[in-house]
Amino acid sequence: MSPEVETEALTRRGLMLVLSSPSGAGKTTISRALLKEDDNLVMSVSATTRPRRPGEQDGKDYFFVEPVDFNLMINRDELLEHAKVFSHYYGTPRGPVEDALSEGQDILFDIDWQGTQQLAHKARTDLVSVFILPPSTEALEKRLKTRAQDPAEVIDQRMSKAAEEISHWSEYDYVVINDDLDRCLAEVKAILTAERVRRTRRTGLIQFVSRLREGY
Ligand SMILES: Nc1ncnc2c1ncn2[C@@H]1O[C@H](COP(=O)(O)OP(=O)(O)OP(=O)(O)O)[C@@H](O)[C@H]1O
Ligand SMILES: Nc1nc2c(ncn2[C@@H]2O[C@H](COP(=O)(O)O)[C@@H](O)[C@H]2O)c(=O)[nH]1
Repeated sequence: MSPEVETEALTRRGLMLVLSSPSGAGKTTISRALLKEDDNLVMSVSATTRPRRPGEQDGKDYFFVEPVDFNLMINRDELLEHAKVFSHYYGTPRGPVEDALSEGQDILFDIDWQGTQQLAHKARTDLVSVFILPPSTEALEKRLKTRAQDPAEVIDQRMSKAAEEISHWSEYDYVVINDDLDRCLAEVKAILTAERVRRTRRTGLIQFVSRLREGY
């Protein structure tokens, strides 16, 4: 950083980067790649009542909870949004999101259209929503099968819900097609870079600009 640029000019509120897609289009893959390369991005770890997949870690991939505990979280207003997806409940714990935003840290969500609508209702100015489309129905099914983490009936259920999830594409700020993963990643990174310098998030600019003007 140039010593002439006061650090106050760089302060800003964090943003909520939401990725949604039909199951298997690549949200988890894209999220992992983004988090690996970006120190100012943290993942929102959801609570869910769905069973743990092989290799998934409690507290890292999800907080795996019983339905009774999920209901308690709702009743205590501990979830920023929640929804029933593919017969299970999923929700975003509120505390880590509020802390990240106020500390100027960006937070990444892998949530469905219902959750995105709730976030848009509660915090539109903090939200940047991206819908990920698969290149084709065949590619989507192949990805779900190749991932090999769900039984055949679960894959069928997810494929049968894909059209419904896709029908919400036009509610999103950006739409990216995950055909070539590197190109898709580059597009999501470009969105994040541009949204970080959006004027309305840059709380430090007011003082910086007024000091700059005093100098003329
Ligand atoms: N561009 C791509 N080309 C080929 N395969 C891909 C691509 N992106 C992701 N995949 C593969 O597709 C499978 C599904 O990806 P992933 O688990 O990231 O999807 P998801 O959207 O997070 O699914 P879910 O909503 O079910 O959690 C994985 O095996 C992943 O490696
Ligand atoms: N509304 C919310 N949707 C969520 C949340 N966490 C995950 N999800 C979505 O659920 C499906 C299935 O996920 P999977 O891990 O079982 O494959 C997928 O579309 C996720 O985006 C959440 O907290 N809220």
